[in-house]
Amino acid sequence: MNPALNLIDTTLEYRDGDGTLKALDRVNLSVKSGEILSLTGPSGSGKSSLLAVAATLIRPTSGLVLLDGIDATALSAQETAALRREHIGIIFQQPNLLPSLTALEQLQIAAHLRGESPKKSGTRAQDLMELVGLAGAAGRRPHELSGGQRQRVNIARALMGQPKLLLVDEPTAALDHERSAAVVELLVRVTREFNVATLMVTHDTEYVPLTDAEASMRDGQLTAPQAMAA
Ligand SMILES: Nc1ncnc2c1ncn2[C@@H]1O[C@H](COP(=O)(O)OP(=O)(O)OP(=O)(O)O)[C@@H](O)[C@H]1O
Repeated sequence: MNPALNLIDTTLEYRDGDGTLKALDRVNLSVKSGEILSLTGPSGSGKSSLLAVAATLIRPTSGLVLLDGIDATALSAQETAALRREHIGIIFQQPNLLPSLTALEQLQIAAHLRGESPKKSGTRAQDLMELVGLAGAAGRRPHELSGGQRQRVNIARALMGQPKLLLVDEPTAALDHERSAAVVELLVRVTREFNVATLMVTHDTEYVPLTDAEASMRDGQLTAPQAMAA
């Protein structure tokens, strides 16, 4: 079976004055369904660039970006957007929830934008709220939720699209210790339950042992993932 995400010799160059800067330097990485991988590394090492390329938001200068075996770099912009919609859930550091909508509605609008009928998406939205431990808070608006709860809504919303790949950018950056651990534990759980492949950028090395493996970036180069000791 093809890995959900497979980067092959992926290089991303930015213009830097008269020269170029390699934000990604022949990166090779695969993430399989049901696996959660931590991506660590110092500031400026290329983590966000890797997520953006994996999300098909930026096209690499060279190399391949395979999603379930489909090479996104060979597709048109329209085809790429469709592939992204089908395959990828993105969880940013800041949940970016709509202030006037309840937690449940944040999920329903995500489904609506994908063209799903409210009837079909309603049950799934409710199930997801329960899964992330927010069944009792489904009617609350973002300002009535804690930071940890907002991040849970963010995770549930990303799952509404039934993605095969979850790309997560610093999910614990704005949270205290207890809530951070709970959010990473939730990501591990949804990775298993939904058999999704998860790639999580984090600077909190404390939570890395909760995940399956760690790959580290430095100057655009990626180390081979090291499995966590059981
Ligand atoms: N749009 C851009 N144009 C030019 N250079 C860029 C651009 N985006 C990123 N870079 C450069 O590419 C390199 C990698 O940046 P990137 O943001 O991917 O690193 P990072 O590891 O995510 O850093 P941080 O942890 O601070 O977010 C850095 O040297 C950065 O300055």
